[in-house]
Amino acid sequence: MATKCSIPVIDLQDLDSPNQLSKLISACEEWGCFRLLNHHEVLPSTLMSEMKAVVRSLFDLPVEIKRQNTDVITGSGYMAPSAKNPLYEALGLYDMSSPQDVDSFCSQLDASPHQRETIMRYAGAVHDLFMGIVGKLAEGLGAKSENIGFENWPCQFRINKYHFTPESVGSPGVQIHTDSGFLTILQDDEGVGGLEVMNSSGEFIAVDPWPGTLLVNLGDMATVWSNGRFCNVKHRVQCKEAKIRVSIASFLLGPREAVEPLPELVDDKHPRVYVATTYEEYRKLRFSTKLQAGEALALLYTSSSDK
Ligand SMILES: O=C(O)CCC(=O)C(=O)O
Ligand SMILES: [Fe+2]
Repeated sequence: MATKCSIPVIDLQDLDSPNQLSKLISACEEWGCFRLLNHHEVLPSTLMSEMKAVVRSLFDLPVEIKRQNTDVITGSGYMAPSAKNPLYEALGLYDMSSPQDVDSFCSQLDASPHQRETIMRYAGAVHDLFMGIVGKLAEGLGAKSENIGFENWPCQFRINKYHFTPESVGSPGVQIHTDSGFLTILQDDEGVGGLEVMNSSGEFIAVDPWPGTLLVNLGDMATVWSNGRFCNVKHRVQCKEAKIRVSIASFLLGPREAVEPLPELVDDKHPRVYVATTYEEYRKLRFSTKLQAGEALALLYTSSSDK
């Protein structure tokens, strides 16, 4: 049973104030997630609703069409409901910051001009939002963001549909995991809950729907980059009610080259915790070890790290 208590709330428009910026950093350290409000200058709520309507219509396509959405990297394309995960279905693409990738995703699904245009606009807006948030994370940690090159990091995109039924109430829609990348922007369902995040005491906290806002999660790469300061939030989706649930997840994965702890965060008091890795190597490590809830990070400890 998830405990009732709220996750931190961050106001994007107020992030120029030192108070809100330190609230952002605390949210990342203590929770590894937060609700984001007032992002409408970058990602308006009209675009969010239009995109949700497009996403619902993509899931209504015949299965032969959905199967054309093939993987670019493992798990990036269509995932039909399976024996292991009978309630869950997903479509996606590897890099929404690449217009060619977005274009081929749309072509695979025979998208109409309206669908294509909405997906393109959404991809652009989410990318801009990522850049705004990571810039603030770097600033809040005292890092020089201009040297980091976030704008070239690939952004995976996945839309999720949960076929919840009366029989499935109480069973998992998605098992406990952390996101392997750096940052996730989740447009959750407007009315159907089920997402739960783990707090620092190891309790699951229900993330109730809050239409017109977004949920931001930090993943394993953010923990490496922050030298262990940022929490990679563990989360899962549980079936709470017999209704279809639809969410849109965008993942800023990490640099194409090596990711390693920010030099600004390593000193005598804070020895370096992780060796350098690339996101691709780390993703393979998670797959091969089947460690999906952040445990694979322990395989990146430096020899001197006793964490
Ligand atoms: O559907 C959700 O609310 C969460 C999905 C999720 O955790 C993921 O796609 O990694
Ligand atoms: Fe996730």
